Amino acid sequence: MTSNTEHTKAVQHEVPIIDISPFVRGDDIEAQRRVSKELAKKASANGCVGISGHGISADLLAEAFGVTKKLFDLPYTEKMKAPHPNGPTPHRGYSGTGRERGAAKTETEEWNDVAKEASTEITDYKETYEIGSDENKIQYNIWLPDDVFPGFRTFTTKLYWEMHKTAMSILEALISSLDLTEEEADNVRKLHTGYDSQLRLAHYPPIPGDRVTDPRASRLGAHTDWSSFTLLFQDENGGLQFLDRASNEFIDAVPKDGVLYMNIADMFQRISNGFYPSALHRVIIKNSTASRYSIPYFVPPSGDGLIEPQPSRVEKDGKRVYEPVTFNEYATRMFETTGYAKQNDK
Ligand SMILES: O=C(O)CCC(=O)C(=O)O
Ligand SMILES: [Fe+2]
Repeated sequence: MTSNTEHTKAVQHEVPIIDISPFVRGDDIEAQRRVSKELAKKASANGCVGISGHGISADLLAEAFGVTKKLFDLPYTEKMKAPHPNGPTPHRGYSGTGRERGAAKTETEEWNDVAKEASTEITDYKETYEIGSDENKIQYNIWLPDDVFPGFRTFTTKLYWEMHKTAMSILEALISSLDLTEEEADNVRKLHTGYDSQLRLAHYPPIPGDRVTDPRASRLGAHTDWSSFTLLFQDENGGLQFLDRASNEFIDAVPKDGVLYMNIADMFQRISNGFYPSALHRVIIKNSTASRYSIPYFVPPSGDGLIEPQPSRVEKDGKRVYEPVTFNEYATRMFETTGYAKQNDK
């Protein structure tokens, strides 16, 4: 297998869907092998795949979207009782619309002119609430006082750890798909303990009339995620799109019952020596009068762990595509690029 930068890939017109249940159940080794082969084939094209059989129940998901809506329905002054700080750390708590510009990072990358054009001057329009594990003392949680939203902390903590379980099943499938040695597989597992992940509740409000006609208006500009990989649930409004690298066109991640979308992010691109590309994605406006909600779960490696192409992959590819880096170094660089504006809007 050659590195990602060298293979020619067939055009994908839609995001492929894979049933991951053999890894969630952890029983049938033959079925797991089949799934990991399918994953290698389908997700190596664009770094994205829809996943069914992920183990998150429909009831839990319905409650998660109910809680998300209730959170963002609170008055701004109440949400601001858990404000995200005016700096990158901890990346936790509530951020009002207009604070983050994911696409700012894309504009600095040279590799893809179409993506660059798609992201230039795009302004995001969303509000978010970030949640981590209470064990993480650097990225410590910023909770709303319990009387502002009784039960919010308990529920979102449960959701965080349920999504972690799914994330670990997906990590096993990714590890298996790369054919790593046992030692490499263990190293990659140890980088993902669960304490560093980030659950995001996101609300994309209806777009005000004067913005709808602005060609630069978007819900979220094109970007890649920084972590290892991301799981994402979205509501029925849709709008999430991934770049198909063969055609240079964005394809819809169509909302489907029982399907989450998984995308490879910058760290796993490096770990896999580019076999899995970090997926370029964005959220376009499908229905400007509707609120859109989504729930991404970012799975970064531990901040000081060494992120490097795994030696067996380098050997197969005949060259090492990426230099070693720690996630902390990388994230610092990224925050310098995207900036983090002060809270000043509603
Ligand atoms: O809301 C979505 O569908 C995408 C969110 C996303 O890409 C992000 O938060 O990084
Ligand atoms: Fe993203």
